[in-house]
Amino acid sequence: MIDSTLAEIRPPDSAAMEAARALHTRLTKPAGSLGELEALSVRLAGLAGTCPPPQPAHPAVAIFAGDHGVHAAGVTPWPQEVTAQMVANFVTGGAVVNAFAREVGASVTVVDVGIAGPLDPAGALLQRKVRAGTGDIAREPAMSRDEARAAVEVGISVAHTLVERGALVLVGGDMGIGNTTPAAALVAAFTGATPADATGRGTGVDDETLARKVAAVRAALELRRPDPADPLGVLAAVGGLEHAALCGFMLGAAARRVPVVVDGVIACSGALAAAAFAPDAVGAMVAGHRSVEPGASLALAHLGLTPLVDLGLRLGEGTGALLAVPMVAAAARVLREVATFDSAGVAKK
Ligand SMILES: O=C(O)c1ccc[n+]([C@@H]2O[C@H](COP(=O)([O-])O)[C@@H](O)[C@H]2O)c1
Ligand SMILES: Cc1cc2nc[nH]c2cc1C
Repeated sequence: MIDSTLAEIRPPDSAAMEAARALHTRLTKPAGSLGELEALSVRLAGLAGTCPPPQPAHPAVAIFAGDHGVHAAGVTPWPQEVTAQMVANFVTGGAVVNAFAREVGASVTVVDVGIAGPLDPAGALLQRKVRAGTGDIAREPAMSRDEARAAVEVGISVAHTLVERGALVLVGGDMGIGNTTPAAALVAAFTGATPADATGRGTGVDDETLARKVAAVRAALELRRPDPADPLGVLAAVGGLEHAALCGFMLGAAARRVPVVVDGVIACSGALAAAAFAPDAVGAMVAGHRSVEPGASLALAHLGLTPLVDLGLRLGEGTGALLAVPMVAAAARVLREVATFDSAGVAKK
């Protein structure tokens, strides 16, 4: 299923992008006055292959949850059970992601792709567990290639399901205590950044914990020496189940030519893997925000994406990306609704 998805991913439509650029010069505003939103609207037209592009309505956030063997290396102060407990919170609507989703009118889908413990949440949870947490990347591979493939395919199929249900813009979120450590390892593997540069404070860890994180990332990379040209191998060696699922989610969105808003460092690390599978998948990605986590900025620079929101967020769950959804919709709406100088009778300079 990965191969058939990759085969569907195409470059942006240059004629639609040219039409969007030309339309921008005729709309009743000084040329360039909408800054990054103009570039975004052109990208949306290129992705859809039409100008104006479809209005990115019915946003849908999918939160992929998993646990991490590297938790045993002391990389986070939070107990591993918080992953399952927060998933229960997502399902009952009590987390920040639920509040933000209600604010922007997004549906919320929670996916267990790799939680370690048992789960007993009330309500809607997609049970897609590939394995009960990863191996400790500081000592062993995170997972097998087959498991990495299965997790990527979970993400692809969730993206396709949400699009079939009518979503015209997707948001990928994550939950996983310890998951900023494999995210840093993925960023280092794909961008060539050093472990020290790619690793940050996650939930807000102290200096000793940060030093253990950097050591774990360094050990993982030295042990496995992942090849960035083999994204499945990188995900299996030093990644995480939710990172792999987010990679698939972005590939699935790109295959359906639907924009996917990228959240913080975990989503960004999945985006790097998706781009390694299919460089044209970047055409479907919109950088929702700039997470505080340094790996996020390294990843966005590597992908050539400019984040829409920069509020010092470092929560994950898809929260920063959800805040950007109205901006994505606004960018598309400009091409659809704004009058031209001719039609509105506004004089040109
Ligand atoms: O999205 C981000 O950039 C981000 C930055 C820091 C922390 N997080 C979230 O915090 C958790 C991982 O933090 P940690 O310190 O346990 O590695 C995980 O559930 C993430 O969703 C997320
Ligand atoms: C409480 C809590 C909520 C989160 N949401 C995403 N990551 C998280 C990590 C913690 C610790």
